[in-house]
Amino acid sequence: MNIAARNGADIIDGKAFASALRAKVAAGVARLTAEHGITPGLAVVLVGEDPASQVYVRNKGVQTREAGMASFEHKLPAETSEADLLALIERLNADPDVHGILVQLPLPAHMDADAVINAIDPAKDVDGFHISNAGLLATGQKAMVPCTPLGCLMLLRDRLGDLAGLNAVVVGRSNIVGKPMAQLLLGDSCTVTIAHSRTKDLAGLCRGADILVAAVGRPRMIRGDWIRPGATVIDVGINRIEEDGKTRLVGDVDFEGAAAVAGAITPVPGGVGPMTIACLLANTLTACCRANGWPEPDGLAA
Ligand SMILES: Nc1nc2c(c(=O)[nH]1)N[C@@H](CN(C=O)c1ccc(C(=O)N[C@@H](CCC(=O)O)C(=O)O)cc1)CN2
Ligand SMILES: [Mg+2]
Repeated sequence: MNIAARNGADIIDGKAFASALRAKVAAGVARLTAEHGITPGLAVVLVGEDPASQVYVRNKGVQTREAGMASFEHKLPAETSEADLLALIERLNADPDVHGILVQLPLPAHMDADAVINAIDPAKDVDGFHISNAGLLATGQKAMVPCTPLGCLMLLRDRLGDLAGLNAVVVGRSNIVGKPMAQLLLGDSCTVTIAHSRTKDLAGLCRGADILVAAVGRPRMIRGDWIRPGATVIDVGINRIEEDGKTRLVGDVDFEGAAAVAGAITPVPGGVGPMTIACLLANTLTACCRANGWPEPDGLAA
């Protein structure tokens, strides 16, 4: 890896990578349909009317259909009871046309998100959030892997090749990004540190990172002078801020400052974000292949 200081990082084009991944998924789906007469199906459940979630769910439906898969959308009112949601999940678990199930997060506050996620059949858990999949990933076994960290791993492997021995710092400890990201990097033989809001000398820790993954949900928290020259920076943050009278989307990394020091960096938007839905489609195809005992197309799973 190039660790010399340089002017201007390479920009990692997640949008283009995601588009190529979706094309690979579509080719795999076409082959399954031709060879076995099966169409993989993805059920997406949205509870309530969170505007961002509505956009993500709509995009999931569009991209699922574009890949040649069946999309089943279930939109429930915000006041739906947890019992009714669990009953829907039971039906989807039993439906042979549904190979993947996803409950869009966040859920309304009256619901126990862990109980809901753990009601999904782990083999259909294309978000990889079920405790069985978290445990399989943590023990190095074949799992359904959460989409955002899987997308980050794909971008890192594409950029850096073999990750073995690199120092990786993951800033953020959520169950859906930080923890699985750290497990995936460990699986690729990185030396991994998980940092968070209580970490002492966060800046100093980040300065030791060959790979820095920012997933804290705080706009531009990671400054340019926290970046090791030549490092690869993966920005998972999607923060809407008001600036100069406009709403802007910014990451957890100060892009301008970091791009002057890093070797490569993902932009926001157009970096990690598009990989999330592309990896969801990849996971749905993977789930369909595993459910039927068919070989999985290369390059879709971790
Ligand atoms: N059940 C789940 N809920 C949520 C997940 C998830 O993986 N599973 N992740 C996020 C939301 N999300 C998908 O659900 C998601 C977020 C962002 C993007 C994306 O393409 N972002 C674009 C910018 C889009 C914009 O303008 O807002 C980008 O970064 O370029 C896709 C999917 C939380 N919930
Ligand atoms: Mg809750």
